[in-house]
Amino acid sequence: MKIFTAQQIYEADKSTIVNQQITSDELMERAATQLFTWLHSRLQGAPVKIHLFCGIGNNGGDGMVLARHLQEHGYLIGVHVVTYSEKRSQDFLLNLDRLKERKIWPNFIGPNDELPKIDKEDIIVDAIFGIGLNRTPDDWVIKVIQHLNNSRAFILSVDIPSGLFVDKAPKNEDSIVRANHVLSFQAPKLIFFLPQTGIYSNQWEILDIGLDRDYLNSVDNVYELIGKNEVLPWYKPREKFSHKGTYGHSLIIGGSYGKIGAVILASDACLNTGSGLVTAYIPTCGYIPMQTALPEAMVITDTNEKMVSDIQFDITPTVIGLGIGIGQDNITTGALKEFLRTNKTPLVIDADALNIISKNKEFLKMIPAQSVLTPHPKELERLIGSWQDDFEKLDKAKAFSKQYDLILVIKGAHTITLYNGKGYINTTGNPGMATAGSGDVLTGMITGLIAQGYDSLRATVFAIYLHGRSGDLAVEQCGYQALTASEIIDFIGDAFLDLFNVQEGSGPQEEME
Ligand SMILES: NC(=O)C1=CN([C@@H]2O[C@H](COP(=O)(O)OP(=O)(O)OC[C@H]3O[C@@H](n4cnc5c(N)ncnc54)[C@H](OP(=O)(O)O)[C@@H]3O)[C@@H](O)[C@H]2O)[C@@H](O)CC1
Ligand SMILES: Nc1ncnc2c1ncn2[C@@H]1O[C@H](COP(=O)(O)OP(=O)(O)O)[C@@H](O)[C@H]1O
Ligand SMILES: [K+]
Repeated sequence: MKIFTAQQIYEADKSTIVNQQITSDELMERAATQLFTWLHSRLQGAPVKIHLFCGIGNNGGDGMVLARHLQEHGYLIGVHVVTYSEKRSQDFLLNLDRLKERKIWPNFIGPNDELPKIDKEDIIVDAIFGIGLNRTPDDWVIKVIQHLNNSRAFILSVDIPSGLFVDKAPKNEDSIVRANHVLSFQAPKLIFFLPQTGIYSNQWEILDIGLDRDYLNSVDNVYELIGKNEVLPWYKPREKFSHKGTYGHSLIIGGSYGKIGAVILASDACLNTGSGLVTAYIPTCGYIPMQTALPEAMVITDTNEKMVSDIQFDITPTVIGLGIGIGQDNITTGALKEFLRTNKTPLVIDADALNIISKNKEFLKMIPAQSVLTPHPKELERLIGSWQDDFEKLDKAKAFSKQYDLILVIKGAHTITLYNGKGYINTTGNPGMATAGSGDVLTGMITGLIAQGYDSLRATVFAIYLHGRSGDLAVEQCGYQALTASEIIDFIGDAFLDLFNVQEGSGPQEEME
């Protein structure tokens, strides 16, 4: 599902008005009627007090229309207009008049006015600012926003939580509404998925307001949301007359004394993702544990007992997963340099191999094009330097990926894969996956898909989806706290089967913690 910029949404608005021959006011009516239908179907006329806080732009206009429909259906409403500017939008004014025609008199709030009392049992509709916010609100408006946040009432935000910009980081976190639920028009917004701004939308949902399909399909978007609908067409079915050679040979290089488990996890995940053959390259101390824990994997041992010291093997792998549990000893750094100097096989690089590369940036030029790097946030910072905010992080990461022609994965609650100027945002996964070794599992899964002939970008985006889905299916059985990396591996098969289950997880329309 595409994610659009504010500019693209305004363009879609215009082309909808032209192509569907409707007025902007009719489009607002359509959007706000959807808000009403959503709320009405849940409240069923309940006698709860609904406070609508409206701005003076089109977001406020949506609030005005919603207020009218609620009143017509007998709801108990209070309409408050936050008059932060003299420049009221036409459709806001039109719908303000329509309210007045129905004898609903809004309460106009200015800089020195007392704020309405809100009980924690009430419902707040937040329609103060939408995607038109372009500067931090004035101090008195921030006080209004704080008043909403402090009320402990349920807050339903229209389009986005007021106070968030769509394409840059907020400057003052007190200026943002903390929404319990966001009803966003037509398409998800990037801010829902970034750690800094995503925290303001506890849950979000998309309302399809019928914006011009042709325009939306033609837009060249930077970010794409990845759900089942996006990955399913990539799935490669197994052929009847295939054999294990058809599905590639993965080599997993890593491990050090005390960290052999990481290689076991990655190799196991790689096998469970369908790699035809898996060989692990580890220091000698890992030989027995590896062969015992995972009889399906073959093992090549380094000459060094405790660490990888000289990477030599006589197999021809399809792809190499590199770095999990490998440590950062000088001997290992030397081995990595020597290996990278001659290696031509595509790589999936993780963990301490990334840290070694961060300390020796000249290694970057030796990595084959379109290899995959999977840093968690701290590893990313070592690789690309620090950032001011999430938007700068994305820009720096995109530039890095372009400079070295690498696929860069930013791991997190919504893992983002960057390549060729585009970003693919994952929708699966849960906080139970914040557990030791879950990243090792992901490395094994990406490696396993590349082995089977998926191109590196698809393999990465698909594996991240499946990894999260495995975690989601596992958590249903064991709960967040008891979820372990091994448990994620146990559910990889179910995640594949789930691709063909039309009942659940069919798309990223709704997100729930
Ligand atoms: N296609 C769609 O998806 C549809 C969208 N619709 C709705 O329209 C909403 C966007 O509406 P909008 O453009 O009027 O902007 P909105 O957010 O209401 O802000 C109002 C104005 O405030 C101003 N301003 C900005 N920052 C400020 C500040 N700090 N302090 C004071 N003033 C500030 C700024 O004007 P400026 O002063 O910069 O000229 C801005 O224009 C969208 O979120 C959705 O709810 C639907 O109705 C129909 C279909
Ligand atoms: N809150 C979360 N929600 C969803 N996924 C998460 C969350 N926290 C971590 N993960 C996922 O778990 C994995 C953690 O990777 P990493 O930090 O490298 O772990 P490790 O080094 O222990 O293997 C990543 O794939 C990440 O996206
Ligand atoms: K809003």
